[in-house]
Order: sequence, then structure tokens, then C-alpha cells
Amino acid sequence: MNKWKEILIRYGELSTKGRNRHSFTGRLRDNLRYAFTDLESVKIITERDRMFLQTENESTMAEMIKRLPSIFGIQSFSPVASCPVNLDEMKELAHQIISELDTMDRTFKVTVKRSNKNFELDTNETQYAIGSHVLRNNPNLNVKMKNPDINLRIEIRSDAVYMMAEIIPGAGGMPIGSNGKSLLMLSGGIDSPVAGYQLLKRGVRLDAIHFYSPPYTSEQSLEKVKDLAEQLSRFGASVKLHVIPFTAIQEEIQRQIPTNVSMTTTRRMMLKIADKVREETKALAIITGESLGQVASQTLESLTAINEVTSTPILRPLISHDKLEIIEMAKEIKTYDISIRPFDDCCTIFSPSSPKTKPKLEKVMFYESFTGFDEMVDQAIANREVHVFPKKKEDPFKDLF
Ligand SMILES: Nc1ncnc2c1ncn2[C@@H]1O[C@H](COP(=O)(O)OP(=O)(O)OP(=O)(O)O)[C@@H](O)[C@H]1O
Repeated sequence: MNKWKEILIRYGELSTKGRNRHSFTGRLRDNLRYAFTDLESVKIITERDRMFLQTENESTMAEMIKRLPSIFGIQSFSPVASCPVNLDEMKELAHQIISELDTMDRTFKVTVKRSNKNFELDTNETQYAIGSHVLRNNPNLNVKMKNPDINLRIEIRSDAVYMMAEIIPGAGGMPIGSNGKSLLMLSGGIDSPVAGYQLLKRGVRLDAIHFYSPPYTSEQSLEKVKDLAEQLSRFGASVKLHVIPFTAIQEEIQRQIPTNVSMTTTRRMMLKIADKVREETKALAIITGESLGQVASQTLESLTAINEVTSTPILRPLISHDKLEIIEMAKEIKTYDISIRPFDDCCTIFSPSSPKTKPKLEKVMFYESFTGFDEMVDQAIANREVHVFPKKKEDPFKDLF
């Protein structure tokens, strides 16, 4: 028999958001529906400070418990079991719940709330009856009244009895979509997917843009970026990827721009294109994986010269992070193994051996003025491919955590 009746969801950060709470809970509700589209008979009940997911179906319940830890906007959640108002059935249910947990050297208590005043035992007697039954069956447990590892909460209502023992941490953050949309510049590297994840966690919905330069870059390098977009889409919202053919612009840069500032112009052209696509897709900002000092294009002087092409906000969530920290995050969100596949990105291939770390903006603009880059920019945008992820609908959360 299916003992689980529902899952209690606590919002955490959401409930502190005052007037906006309504739209945030609505967004979380939509995101949960999206995450569970392939599951049968899920009912979502929204209350002021919490939400309940209900289902009669045992495998749906198990699948929801598996997927919930990766959905943003949830502080923690607890599976709730239920049984009829009957002492023997309550003892049996308590025993079943506890026996599924790790009890080795852990402390335990029972907390009873009894709104059904007709129940045969009072609160203390019920706590004692259930507690001693559980302890008899689990000799590894020790009773502790203050901050025990396991607190079995029992609520006796007139229609049924509800029990929960676990508080499972959620992903925190805010529901995706509650903070608008931004365009992620997604390379095949380690950093940009992590930058995208960090903004997803703050409730920002993503479109992504990638520049590729066939035949200099391979089909596999593009596959890698699609896999990264797919992985990002597993955090609860679809990701639209714009793939921009960048070969003609890069060849033109090679011809027209002195080698030591060619990287600056390359980045400026990328940002120009990204900004046009951003505007068209109604995204409000651009996200990059830049972190200060990592490479020549990531000094403050370089960033300033690159930034000059737009006044759109550029979000750089990794700007102060060390590479090792970023790698740790990439491993956690399962993008690392995709990013380290050995296929070259367009920037690596055209990368000059000694790029200027302090490029002079006036000079860069002067060199650029001899070429009709604006038309090439529009041409590249017109020739883009667009892909939407997740592609594999059957199990979007497979292998996630
Ligand atoms: N081919 C590309 N397509 C889209 N965005 C790119 C591309 N190359 C670089 N970028 C953007 O510029 C940022 C800085 O790129 P750089 O090549 O200096 O890489 P990085 O610091 O190693 O970052 P990453 O690991 O994300 O490639 C990237 O994080 C990404 O946001």
C-alpha cells in the first residue's frame, strides 16, 4: 500500500518577498507542473507559506521526491504519510517510516499534535506509545528531546493521521522566470554554463547564444554546446540556443585587425551580435562566464573596451571566483564532464599568441572602421540556427543529483 499521501514544500526565501509573493508562488507552481509534465495525477495545492503536492500513484511520488532537490525556489520539503485514526495502524506507519531512514547512532523523538480531541490517548500518552514502539524495533536509536536527528511529527486530525520525519533540503534560490530573462553567452568551456546556472538559481530564465566557426571548429564542438544547453534545461525551464555562424567575421578580423588586438575585436563583435539577439528575444541582460584576470580578454581594461559596444547590463556572476571554485561548481551541476571534452572553440583556434592585456579602445575602433562589420553582423544573425532544449522529453532529470 502507498503510505505517502503528499509532499509538503517550504518556500524559504519566497515567503519573505511581501507583495511579490503571489507571482512567485504562481511561478513555482508553473515550474513544478513543467518539471512533472510526464508524471501522472499530480495535484498542487498552494497555501500562503507552503505548498502541497498530492498523488495516489506510488511511482509518481518517488519520482517527485527524486526531482524536487533541483527545482529552484524550494527551501526544503518533507514527504508526508497518512493512515486512519487507529493506534495500531499509527504504530505500524511510524515504524515503516523510521525503518526507511538511516538510524545508526542517531537520536530521535516523537512530537504529537492532536486536533482530534476524541482520540483515545492524550498527547503525551500518544508520544510515549509510538516512541516506545519505534524504539523497540530500532535499537540503534537513542531518545533526545532537544534537537534530535530525527523528529517524527504526528498530527492527529479527525479524518486521518499525518506523519513526517524527514526535512530534505531544496535547491534554494528563486523559481526560474520570477526575475525575467537574460541571454547567456555559452562557449564550450567550463565557466559559462556555471554562470548560467547561477542566474537560473536567482530566478532568471535563459536563452543562450553560441558562436561557431566551421570548418575551423568541428561538429563535435557544437554538439558539446548543445549538450551543455540540454544540461542547463534540466534545472526546470527550457533553454533556447541561438547558434551563430562566425567564420566570415573571424576571417575578416584576421585580415583587417592587427593580431595583438584581434581578440578584443572578436569579443566586441560577439557582444554586438549577442545584444541584437537579446533585444529581439526580449531578454533584459547578457550573461558571460568571465572571471577577472583569467586570460588577456578578462582584464578590466579589456572588459571596458569590449563593453563599449553596448549599454545593456552584462552580468558576470563568476567575476571574483577562482578557477578551482568554478570547477567545483561545474562538477556539482554536471556540466564539467561535458565541458572538458577536447574540442576547440572558435576563440581558441583564432587566439593570437600575445594578445594585448590593456587594449586601447580608440585604436581598436580605428582598425574596425575600415571594414563593414555591421553588415556581417546582420548576416550572421540572419543565418543562425535555433535549437530548443530539453530535446529528450522522456526523463529530463535523469542523472541530475
Ligand atoms: N564561442 C563562444 N560562444 C559564446 N560565448 C562565448 C564564446 N567564447 C567565449 N564566450 C563568452 O565569453 C566568456 C569568456 O570567454 P573565454 O574564452 O575568455 O573563456 P573562459 O573564461 O575560459 O570561459 P568559458 O570557460 O566559459 O569558455 C565566456 O565565459 C562566454 O560567456
